[in-house]
Amino acid sequence: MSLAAIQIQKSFNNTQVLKQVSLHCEQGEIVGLLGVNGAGKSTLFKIIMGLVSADAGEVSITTNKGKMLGGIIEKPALYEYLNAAENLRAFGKIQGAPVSDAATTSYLERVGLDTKRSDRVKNYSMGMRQRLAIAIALLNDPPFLVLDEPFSGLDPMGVTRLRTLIMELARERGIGILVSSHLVDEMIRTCDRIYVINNGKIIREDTPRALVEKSTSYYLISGEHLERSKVLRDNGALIQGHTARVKEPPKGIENIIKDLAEEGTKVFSCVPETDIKKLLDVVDE
Ligand SMILES: Nc1ncnc2c1ncn2[C@@H]1O[C@H](COP(=O)(O)OP(=O)(O)OP(=O)(O)O)[C@@H](O)[C@H]1O
Repeated sequence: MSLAAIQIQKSFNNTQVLKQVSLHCEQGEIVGLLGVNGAGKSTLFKIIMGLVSADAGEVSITTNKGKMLGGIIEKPALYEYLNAAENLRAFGKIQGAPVSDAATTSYLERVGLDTKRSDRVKNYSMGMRQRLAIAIALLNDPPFLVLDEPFSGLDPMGVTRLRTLIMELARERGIGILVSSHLVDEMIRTCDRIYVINNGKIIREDTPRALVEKSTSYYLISGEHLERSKVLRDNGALIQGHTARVKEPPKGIENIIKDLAEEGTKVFSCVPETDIKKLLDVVDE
C-alpha cells in the first residue's frame, strides 16, 4: 500500500504555491515534509486530504481499506463542550461508522489518553488535543495519516510523547505517516525519510543522517570536566559549564567523540546544532 502525490501544481491568485510537487509514503513509513513558513506544506496536505483541489497532478492511494486516509490539518478541530469519548463518538457518526463504548476506550488507550477523564476537551492541553485529534483520525483504521505541524504549540515533554506515539503507530500498526514541520531537529528525530520544500518546490529528499550532515556545522557536546579536555581545546571548542560547542572537523564529529573517550572525558550527549537555512542556501547557490 502506498500514498503518492504526483506532479501537483497549485496557484492562488496567479501565484504558484506548489510547483510539480511529488512525494510518496509507504506503509509503516514516517515521511517528513520540512519547510519554512509559507513553503506550501499545508496546501499540499490539504490537497492530499482532498480539502483543496490541485490545478494539475494527482494524489494516488493504493489500498484495499475503506477509509484510506486520516489527518489533522492546522489546529485540531474538536467539539470543545464534549468530552473525549463524546468527541470520538460524534466524529464516528460523521464518518458514518458509529463507535461502540469499548472501541472508544481502545482508541483513547491507543493514543495514551486517560480513559477515565470525563470533563470537556475545552480544559485539555495542546498535547492532549493533538492526541485526541489523532485518535479521531485513526477512526476506522486508515492505513495512512497526514499530520500538519503536529509539534507546534507543544512543550518539550509533549513533543517527546507525541514523537513516541507517531513512531509506535508506524512501527506497531504499520501506518504510513506524512508529517510536516519547520523544525529540522524534530524531523530528523522522527522521520525515516524527509522531503525539503521551499517556495512550493521539493528541493531535496534525504535520510535523517544526510540532513544532519547538510544542516549542521556545530555540535553541542555535554559532559564532565570538559574544561580539562585537550581534545576539545585542540578543536577550538567554546566551553561553558558542562557544554562545549565545537565545529565539526573534516574528519567527522565521530572522531572527536572517539578521541574524547580515549582521553577519558565523560560525554553525556552530542547534539547537532541544525539550521534549516543551510538546507535552503545550498540550492540557491
Ligand atoms: N486560500 C489561499 N488563498 C491565497 N493564498 C493562499 C491560500 N492558502 C495558502 N496560500 C498561500 O500559499 C502559500 C503557501 O502556504 P501554506 O499554508 O501551504 O504554507 P506552509 O508551508 O504550510 O506554511 P506554514 O508553516 O506557515 O503553515 C503562502 O504564500 C500562502 O499565503
